Amino acid sequence: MSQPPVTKAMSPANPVGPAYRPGAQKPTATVSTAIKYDNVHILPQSPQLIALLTSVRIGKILIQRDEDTTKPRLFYEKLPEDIAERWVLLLDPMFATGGSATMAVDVLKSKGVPEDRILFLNVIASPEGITRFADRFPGLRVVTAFVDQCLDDKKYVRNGPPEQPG
Ligand SMILES: O=P(O)(O)OC[C@H]1O[C@H](OP(=O)(O)OP(=O)(O)O)[C@H](O)[C@@H]1O
Ligand SMILES: O=c1cc[nH]c(=O)[nH]1
Repeated sequence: MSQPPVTKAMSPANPVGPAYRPGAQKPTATVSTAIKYDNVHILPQSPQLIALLTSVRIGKILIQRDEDTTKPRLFYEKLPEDIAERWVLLLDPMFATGGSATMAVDVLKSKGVPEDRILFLNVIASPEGITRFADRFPGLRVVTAFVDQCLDDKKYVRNGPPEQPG
């Protein structure tokens, strides 16, 4: 399979996408329930596309960041048996210290997934997390929507979603 069209986010000095400016931008999305068919592009239903979509497998890794130490703890993982032969999209909306994502990538690598076949898809990243990740996994690509200014005093991304109870 050829390389997917993604860009490397390798350094906080050269982030991909707009840097987050508090007060100036908020990461919002609007999803309309009223579909205007004129604007919908239906992909051709080629056998190749259907085969691609139905071949996707979902794996799970449960990692929780300890709120006091900020260190991640691995609780559970269940991954496709043939994961070493696949491209992996690693999904987590928040990328703060990078500890949780690093642990997840270590799990994937321990299953034989090469670094350059992992794409980490993320919503808000900290410069600290990106730097740490890029040093440790130079072959791995990160695709993010926002690069925050810096971590706060709890080592949280500053503009993350409000904390949920529970
Ligand atoms: O880059 P890090 O410093 O490791 O922090 C980022 C992690 O923290 C958040 O999860 P958290 O463990 O807080 O779980 P929860 O919010 O789903 O309870 C987030 O979803 C990441 O997994
Ligand atoms: O930035 C972070 C990291 C962990 N948990 C959060 O709620 N925010």
